[in-house]
Amino acid sequence: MMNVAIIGAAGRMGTRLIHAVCETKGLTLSTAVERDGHPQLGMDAGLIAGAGELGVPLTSDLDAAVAAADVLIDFTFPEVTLNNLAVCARHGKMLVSGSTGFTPEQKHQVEEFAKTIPVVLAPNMSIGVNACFKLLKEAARILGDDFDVEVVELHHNRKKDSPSGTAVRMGEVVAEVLGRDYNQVANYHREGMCGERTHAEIGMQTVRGGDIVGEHTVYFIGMGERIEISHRAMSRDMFARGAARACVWLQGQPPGLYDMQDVLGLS
Ligand SMILES: NC(=O)C1=CN([C@@H]2O[C@H](COP(=O)(O)OP(=O)(O)OC[C@H]3O[C@@H](n4cnc5c(N)ncnc54)[C@H](OP(=O)(O)O)[C@@H]3O)[C@@H](O)[C@H]2O)C=CC1
Ligand SMILES: O=C(O)C1=N[C@H](C(=O)O)C[C@H](O)C1
Repeated sequence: MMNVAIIGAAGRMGTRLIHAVCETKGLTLSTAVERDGHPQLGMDAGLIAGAGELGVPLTSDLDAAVAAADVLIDFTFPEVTLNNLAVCARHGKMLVSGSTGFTPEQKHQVEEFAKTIPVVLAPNMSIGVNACFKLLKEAARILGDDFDVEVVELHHNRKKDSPSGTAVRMGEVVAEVLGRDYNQVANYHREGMCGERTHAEIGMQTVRGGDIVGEHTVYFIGMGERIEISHRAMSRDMFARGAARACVWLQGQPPGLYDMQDVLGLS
């Protein structure tokens, strides 16, 4: 049995992760962590998540949580994830993170930690989105440079990063196949007399509102026709199940930085 600590356990993903860990054979919830001063500290994590009483009180003692766990699941924010990685590295524990919004420098720091412990970091843990990454590669390969590429993502009004980590990865996947540097060709902003679209650019558009879980569409737009590859998340449960699956997969893996493509055998 693997002991799992969930960080950000009272959050939108944290509560769904509690259900997923409890439902996954081979995993047991050892600790549920929130930040210092969180109003629900001390309350039972199972009751917070609507999963029934689990006898696991919400705590802010990260060090004790890591010491008691085999693996951490972290769906928080880059700064919090980097701190969690530092504590995991000190204790020699594994980490699964779905956090998004990392800067290039922060990604580099993640890579450094992953030289000493096994880490899964993926902007999207659903099987559907990971299948879409493969479909996008194939579409870009077939369509080549003749089609303009635009990525549009929609999320709830509480999301802090933009564009979503998934949208960025979709842009990166297509850019790589087309032999372009995503950081050079991503266009996040069109306003006023901004000029005609360049041939190489990949437009990155963001919509925020209400309770949209997460929707992504990549448009390949040609002369007289267009292809749209879309994914719509209808709940957060498949992200959470993906993270639980990643924990099981990590068992016995050597230190390294892994992705959901590795977990699902798609890499
Ligand atoms: N990879 C994937 O498949 C998916 C990734 N995500 C990503 O997961 C992340 C979280 O999203 P979401 O659940 O919607 O966000 P939430 O804000 O609902 O959850 C984050 C939780 O982390 C808590 N937190 C903040 N600081 C700390 C800390 N220092 N220690 C412990 N807990 C802390 C927050 O508490 P408080 O609110 O009090 O600050 C909150 O409860 C985002 O980066 C999002 O993009 C989301 C869905 C799927
Ligand atoms: O913040 C969210 O909610 C989500 N974030 C992830 C991302 O940024 O790609 C994945 C999912 O779409 C939900």
